[in-house]
Order: sequence, then C-alpha cells, then structure tokens
Amino acid sequence: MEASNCPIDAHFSDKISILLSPPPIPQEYFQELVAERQCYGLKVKLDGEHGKGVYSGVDFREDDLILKDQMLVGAQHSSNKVDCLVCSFCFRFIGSIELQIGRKLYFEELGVSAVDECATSGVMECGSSSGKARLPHDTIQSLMDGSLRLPYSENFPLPIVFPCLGGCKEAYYCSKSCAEADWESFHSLLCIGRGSSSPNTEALLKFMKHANETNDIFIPAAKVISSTILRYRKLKAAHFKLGKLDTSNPHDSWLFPLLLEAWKPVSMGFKKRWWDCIALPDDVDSCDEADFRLQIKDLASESLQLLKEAIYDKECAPLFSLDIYGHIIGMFELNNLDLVVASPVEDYFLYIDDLPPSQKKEAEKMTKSFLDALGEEYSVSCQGTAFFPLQSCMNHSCIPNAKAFKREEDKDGQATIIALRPISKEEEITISYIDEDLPYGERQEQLADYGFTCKCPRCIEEAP
Ligand SMILES: C[S@@+](CC[C@H](N)C(=O)[O-])C[C@H]1O[C@@H](n2cnc3c(N)ncnc32)[C@H](O)[C@@H]1O
Repeated sequence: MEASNCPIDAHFSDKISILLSPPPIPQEYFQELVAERQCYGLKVKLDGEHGKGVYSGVDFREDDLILKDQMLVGAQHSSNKVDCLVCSFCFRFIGSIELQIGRKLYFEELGVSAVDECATSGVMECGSSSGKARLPHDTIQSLMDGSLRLPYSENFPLPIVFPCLGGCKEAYYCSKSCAEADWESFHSLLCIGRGSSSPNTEALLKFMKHANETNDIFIPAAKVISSTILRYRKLKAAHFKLGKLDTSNPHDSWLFPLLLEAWKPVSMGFKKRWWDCIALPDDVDSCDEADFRLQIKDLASESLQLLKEAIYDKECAPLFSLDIYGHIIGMFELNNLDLVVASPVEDYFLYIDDLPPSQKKEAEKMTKSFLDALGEEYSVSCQGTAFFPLQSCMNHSCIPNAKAFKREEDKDGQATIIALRPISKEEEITISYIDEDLPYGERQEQLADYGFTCKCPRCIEEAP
C-alpha cells in the first residue's frame, strides 16, 4: 500500500527513500554502542538470511549477562500512568512507597483506572472499582503528602520526584540529570508547559489527547521525530560554530546530510509501514482486510497532522511525511521488547508478609487496609513501548540461547539479556519473541505478527 497523498510525501519522495533505505551496517556505530554498554562480547552482522543479527565475540556461560541495552526511545503506556509514577526518562519508580500507593488509590477514588494494563490503546476508563475496600479521602491524601508513613517503608527508598524543566505536570523525573537529558533529547519539543519549545502547545495537547483516545503508540513515534529534530539542530549548531556551514546561505545539500546523521540511530531499526505490517485482529474478516489497513493509515494520518501543527520544522520536513511516520510506528510493532519495570510496592508487601510473626502482626494493623483497598492488582509494573538499538538486532528462535530477564538490581527501563545456556564465540545470539512453550501452530501464528515463518531446527522438526 503506497504511503499517501500527503503533499510532503510527494514533494520529498527522493529524500524519504534515502531516509528509508536500509543502510549498510556501519561497524563504528555498533562498536560505539557496544563500548557504551560495555558488552564487549557482541557484534552486529548481516547474516544474509534474516537481515541483521547479533553474534557472540566471546564464550558466554549459562546465566552470564550478555547485554544491558539502553533504550533509544520509550514511553510508558498512557493507561499505566494511573498505576505507577515513574521517571519519564529512565522509568525508575519515584517518590515513595506511600506516594505510589496513595496516588493509585487517589485515581481510583476519582474513578479513573486503566482498562487493561496490557492494552496499547491507552484508553482510560471512568467508573467505580468494584469489590475493593474504600479508604477515607484524608488517609489517601496523607499518604500522598508524606504525612502518613507505612511501617518499614524506609527499607524501600525511592528517588525524590524532580519536576519537568518546562513546568508541565505530565513528566516527572528521578533526578536533575534525567530531567535535563529528557529535555535535551525529547521533551523540550513535546512539553505542554510554559517553557516548551513547541510553537503550538495547544496542538500538542490535541495530539496527546488523540493518541490517548486512539493508540498511544503515536507517543513514542512523536518522540522519535522530536529527538531527530533536536539532534539535527545540535549538529547544525556545532557545524556553524566550527565554521563548516555558511550561515548566510544555508544550503539543502549541506543540511540534508545533517538530517541523515541525526536520523542514523533510527535508520538502523528494522521497520515496515505500520498499516502494512500490523497483524489483522481476530475480529476482522479477511475480506475486510484492505478496509482495515486503510483505516489504520487514516488514523496515522490524523495523528501526524496534529503533530505537524505542534512541532513542524521546515528543515526537517521529510520527517513529517506519512511514509516516515508509518515506518516509525511499524518499527515499534516489529521490534519485540516491551518496556517493563517491576513495582517496588510488590517487594514492600512481600517484605511485610515475610516478617517474623509478631512484627508482621503489628505491621499489618496498618498495611492490611491499604492492601484491601488496592485489591488484587495491588502492584502494577510500569509498562510501555520501547526501542532498544542492540537488542532489536537480535533474531528470533524457538530454541533461543538467550532471553530478556529482569534481575533484582534492574530497577529501570533497560533491557537485560542473559545467556540461557553456554554460547560459543561466533554463535548467533537469539531470543524468543513469543512464549516458546506454545505448540508449533500457535507459535507460527504469533510470529506472523512479525512477518515471518520460523524455520529454526525445532520448527523444522515439528512442522506437520
Ligand atoms: C527485531 S528485528 C531483528 C533484526 C532484524 N533481522 C534486522 O535486520 O534488523 C525482527 C525482524 O527480523 C526478522 N527475523 C527475526 N528472526 C527471524 C527468524 N527466525 N526467521 C526469519 N526472520 C526473522 C523478521 O523480519 C522480523 O520482523
């Protein structure tokens, strides 16, 4: 399906095709990533069969840490925001155990709750949460303002909450450095506060509302565009400073290479257009497939229009083409690792449960009412969508030799990959994109979402 009749797509078609052509693997780029992450045993290579893949440069033993990958861009699901307060840059839980619990109960009191913690639509539901004990409003307030302390919560300290540099009430941080890094990398253009660099924060609000009401995958996509623009501006400023560009005559032939350079980290991501690669939902008949894909494309077009009104930069115009926007969203669809950070509230209640009987009895006099008010979902992990530049180069196998695994010490949104068995030097490192315990047919069905049929040795053996 062609991208669109969007004028930017037609006007910049040459540049868009350069931005979208898969680059040869720049070894220095991946070497830099490997060095930054200090995972020196890894190499990214083209194996010819499945595109890029990650290979081992050393021997790994079972349970060895292979990689701790930092995300290039990520966003917490909108629906998850009522359940946990996390740093908008590194996704670490912030505030205090009391604030986490009080905030969740406060939203429930208001009748706002996440419809489904796994849903990607980001839609929130209003209504009363049935079957849970209610706590007085003042008690919830005192949890949130810190005047009420829970027993032993000092054993679960969380970083204090840092506000957004632009003054919005949407983004909070675990530290000044995260607030500054987010501001410089993504948020200055997407902030709806008074200090925002967006020329039109009203349009930005409309964009956010549209994303929250339709599909919150548009938010990380907007972050990709914003970060590319901000990188481009930095590169341009550095070139001017070094006298490499003539300020009186900024020429396209000088500026486009800077845009390409700014786009480079995103260009490495495997991608296809969203409306071409998205799996057909079970409730859509195959004879309605063309209509369904057209609706998805129209939705992306609506979202892009709003984003364009909010942050358009004419020197970065090709980024606002529907083709590029569709490919960015498709990149999130096809790269399989979700953002997940476990909640410290779970650890807190488990700690209380494990106390010696007399201490437990005493502590529970206070904690029980909160646990009852929180109900079964007393602790919800932070969940979102993220793109990890190295992990996303790992191919799938139904008999993987590695897996993504959160350890006790992994308290933020990084992706941790661990060896499942000994891996020898030069072997490809594979992970499973799905639950590999499923039977053959179901595995293939789920892998169809990633656009391929698995032909790993196990699938070959189990194929009917
Ligand atoms: C997360 S990317 C993995 C890196 C990718 N090979 C690349 O070139 O960037 C996922 C895509 O890689 C390809 N892929 C991964 N594992 C595969 C496999 N076992 N068989 C065929 N294609 C695979 C599919 O096209 C899939 O959508």
